[in-house]
Amino acid sequence: MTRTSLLSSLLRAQHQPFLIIDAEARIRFVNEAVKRVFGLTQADLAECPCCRLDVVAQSDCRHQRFFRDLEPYSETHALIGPKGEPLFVQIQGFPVLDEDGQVYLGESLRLLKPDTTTAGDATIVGRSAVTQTLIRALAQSAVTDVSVLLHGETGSGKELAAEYIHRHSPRASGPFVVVDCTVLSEDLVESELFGHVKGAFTGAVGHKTGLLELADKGTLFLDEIGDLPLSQQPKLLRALESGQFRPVGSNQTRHADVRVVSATHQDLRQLVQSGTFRQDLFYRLAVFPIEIPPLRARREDIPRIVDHILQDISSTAGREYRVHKEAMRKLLLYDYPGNIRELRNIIHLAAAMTPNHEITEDGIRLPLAASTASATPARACPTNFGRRKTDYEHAERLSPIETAEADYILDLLRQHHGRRKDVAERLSISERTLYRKLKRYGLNTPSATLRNNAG
Ligand SMILES: Nc1ncnc2c1ncn2[C@@H]1O[C@H](COP(=O)(O)OP(=O)(O)OP(=O)(O)O)[C@@H](O)[C@H]1O
Repeated sequence: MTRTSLLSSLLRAQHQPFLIIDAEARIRFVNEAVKRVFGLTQADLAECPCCRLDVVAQSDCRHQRFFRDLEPYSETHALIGPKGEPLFVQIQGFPVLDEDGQVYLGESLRLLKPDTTTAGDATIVGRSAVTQTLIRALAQSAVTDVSVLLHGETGSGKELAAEYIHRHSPRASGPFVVVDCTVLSEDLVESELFGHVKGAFTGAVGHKTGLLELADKGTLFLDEIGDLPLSQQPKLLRALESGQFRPVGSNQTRHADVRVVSATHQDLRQLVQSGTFRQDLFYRLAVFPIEIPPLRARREDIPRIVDHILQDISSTAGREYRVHKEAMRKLLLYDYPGNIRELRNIIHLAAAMTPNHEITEDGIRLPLAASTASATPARACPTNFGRRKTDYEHAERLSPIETAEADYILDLLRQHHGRRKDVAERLSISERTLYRKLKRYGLNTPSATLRNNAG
């Protein structure tokens, strides 16, 4: 029997995911179960550095340690699942010999709990590279217990991301408590966060447990943290630093063990500079900052998200909806200042209006101002159409869809630092076609791109 066939038969005998790693700490062979659980094949992993699957890079690599002392081990680790989510696994490592007596490391991986990617409502739809990077960052943050600060435009999925972190964290069985800081006036902050005792102030007719205490052993999600009144920020900071607080009107100190995830659409650093947000609180909250990209930066995800939304609608309505090709094209070209929430609203409206089961181009109603300049989108108005970036050459001759396409191309040019080949690839068109479009939209000179960038 050759060395490969001996190791292969060992792999085949394993029902759990099983890897064979060589003394250079590179993955040499994997069995079928690795594909089932991690979505990766032998070809994906061949010669990969051993810790490729680990969520958090190990400072002391268990594989290298094994080849130093050849001691079998049994450890729990978080590895990255097929959608970038963390999977908690029990790993057993032990020596495996081939025909020539060469030592390899055999690793058997046992899942500790089922794949929870879609646990609760925290399903992040999308497979674009941008979304994969986002999911990976969320998964990495989930397995640590540090404070996460999510930054992104309105409707881009900050709350969903916070819930995703919670559901994939070791605190998943604890509560996920959402605090909307936009509705916390100065008077309310303390009693909402820390609670109050009966008679603490006029109207305090009974005892009230604060949100911090309700989130004990779970996650406290502070939404729109930039809106927390400055005067109340030191109190929150103190409570987060010490885990201790006092309900209003009480002289008893209480304790809560919470993990904090906060979110904002504002630039908190700028708020710190302008003196409306405390620097110490900022550093306490932003240990693990994560940017949630706007939908227009991950347009490839739109068809899948539309599908997901339609599945929801179809199961409630009890009838199947379809989106016509031209309608999808229209959806792909729009800019979505209100992001995924806005896309959701557009699809819901289209489904409600369609006389049959097919959503047509006409059924996709975009805001009237879709091709004109307006203000930056406001949080409270997710369906308003935001600022157009561009005043294209011959703009008066362009239809709204062409303007949207020009916007999209301009975005891609920015993302790819002006590399037309890459942009053409992203659009699945030839460079020649791209060149024609650039010419038509007046984007074919560096100065035009610069002018539009400034817009
Ligand atoms: N990747 C995604 N896949 C599927 N649905 C999504 C995705 N991202 C967001 N959504 C949905 O879009 C809607 C808006 O998301 P969410 O409330 O998380 O945004 P937000 O950034 O917290 O908004 P706001 O800034 O207004 O608080 C929700 O219905 C959410 O479930």
